[in-house]
Amino acid sequence: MAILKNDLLLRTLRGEATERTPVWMMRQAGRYLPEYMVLREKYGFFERCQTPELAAEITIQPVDIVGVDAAILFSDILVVPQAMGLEVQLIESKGPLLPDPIKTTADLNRVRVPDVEESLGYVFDAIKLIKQELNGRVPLIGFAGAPWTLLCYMVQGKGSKTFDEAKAFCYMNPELAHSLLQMITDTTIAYLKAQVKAGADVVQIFDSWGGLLSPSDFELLSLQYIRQIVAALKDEVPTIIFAKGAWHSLDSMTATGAHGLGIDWCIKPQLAREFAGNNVTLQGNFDPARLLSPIPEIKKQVTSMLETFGPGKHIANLGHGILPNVPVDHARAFVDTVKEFRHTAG
Ligand SMILES: Cc1c2[nH]c(c1CCC(=O)O)Cc1[nH]c(c(CCC(=O)O)c1C)Cc1[nH]c(c(CCC(=O)O)c1C)Cc1[nH]c(c(C)c1CCC(=O)O)C2
Repeated sequence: MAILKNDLLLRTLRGEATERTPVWMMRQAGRYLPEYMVLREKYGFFERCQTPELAAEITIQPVDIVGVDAAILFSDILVVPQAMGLEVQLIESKGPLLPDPIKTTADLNRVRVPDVEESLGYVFDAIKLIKQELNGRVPLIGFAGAPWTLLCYMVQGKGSKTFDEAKAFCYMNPELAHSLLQMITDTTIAYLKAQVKAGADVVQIFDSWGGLLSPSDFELLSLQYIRQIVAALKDEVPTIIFAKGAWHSLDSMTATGAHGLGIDWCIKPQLAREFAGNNVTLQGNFDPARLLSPIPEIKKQVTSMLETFGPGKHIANLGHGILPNVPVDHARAFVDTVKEFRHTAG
């Protein structure tokens, strides 16, 4: 496999000093890119995920077009519930729909811990192809959803602001909930290990709905499972936990041994650093909607963000996924501002 020419992300995750801050954007492969929209017209969402040539092309688009320091695999967190036996649809402009969500013991009996090589082999084929085509330009980030966030969709059956049905399920049927969370965890460990074997250089765990839980429920329903995943992976590749809104548990997230922690824009970087301690890299935390500002304002705010984080142990990113209505030159301004910035010595 080609030697990495740009390993800023990996060195920053290992806590090493680098010449500048690395930058990528969550959901960087997607709808704000006209080149993505061309492929979206022609192929269905899961067809794009399941065809290695298409997944590879979409993964590499933001590297070519906006110049990010890392590629992230084009796929979705919901391919795991699919592989576990649930039907998952993506409805245009509405989001995910799981027509037969899990509500009862009988429903739980429909899901299984699959052989990932068999059911998700297309992901590993895509990773191998991406690594070939990247040819060492930048590292490749693999990913999976956190068990709690996947449970939210598997039980609620669709997107929600509160995921109250998923919560009710957990609070009314804790045994069922924990069996499901453990099955998702076991699948995810095998899935991420196979991503690494295929060539992923880093893995990120997306807990988009971790912040809906109280600190004690976050430990109970989310972090204890994330901890198992990090423990299984961290000696193979650097791991990043992004638990949106769960700033109250940054200390416990550091204690998992993860190399990086994602933070959103609702916490000051200094406070996140105090909570997380000095032995972990922080990733974030630009408000995605701020990319809708005029370019000079974006440059000013990105510079201020970089100054606030200070040198080292920081990966510049958004605090959540890029919005579909962001102009490409605004995304590029974000990336370029990070690449041009240098911390003043001392
Ligand atoms: C919650 C979640 C999902 N998927 C994901 C999360 C966690 C991150 C987050 O909170 O944003 C993760 C994800 N989804 C996608 C990626 C690809 C890699 C990347 O560019 O980051 C990643 C890392 C592609 C996608 N996944 C989806 C699209 C849009 C599909 C399209 O319209 O073409 C893409 C590019 C569809 C999807 N998939 C999901 C939703 C809610 C939706 C619809 C709404 C939306 O688009 O944001 C579930």
